[in-house]
Amino acid sequence: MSMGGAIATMIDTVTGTHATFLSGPVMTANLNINYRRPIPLGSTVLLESSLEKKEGRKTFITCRVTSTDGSKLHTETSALFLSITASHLLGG
Ligand SMILES: CCCCC/C=C\C/C=C\C/C=C\C/C=C\CCCC(=O)SCCNC(=O)CCNC(=O)[C@H](O)C(C)(C)COP(=O)(O)OP(=O)(O)OC[C@H]1O[C@@H](n2cnc3c(N)ncnc32)[C@H](O)[C@@H]1OP(=O)(O)O
Repeated sequence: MSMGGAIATMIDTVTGTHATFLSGPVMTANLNINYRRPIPLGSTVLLESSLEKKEGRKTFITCRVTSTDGSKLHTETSALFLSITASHLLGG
């Protein structure tokens, strides 16, 4: 089985890239993952990231991890990204 943290990294990377594409520089403020079915080691999965809404500096993204044919739902996620200035990203 794949570790929950490894799955979270995959989701954070995909949704973070999506949010960056939509909103520019962002940081993950909240990542809420429901693990529904285990992911067998070595399997290939599909990550589908969707914009839920944008409100000011907030970008809300949802993400589903499924089997490649979409028949088995592994995880459901809602994530919040906050737009930041470049200096915040560098610790300023
Ligand atoms: C780290 C460098 C990464 C570089 C990556 C480079 C390449 C990687 C390649 C591919 C990946 C591509 C893209 C990846 C893109 C993004 C990934 C993100 C980087 C991270 O993964 S980084 C690690 C985890 N991340 C943190 O380490 C964040 C720690 N944190 C903070 O730095 C602050 O917390 C911050 C900036 C998040 C907000 O701080 P802030 O001062 O700017 O804003 P403030 O607190 O005033 O909140 C304003 C409004 O948001 C609401 N709000 C805030 N937080 C909320 C929460 N958690 N839940 C619900 N609402 C929340 C407030 O309630 C208020 O709402 P309202 O305005 O309505 O009152």
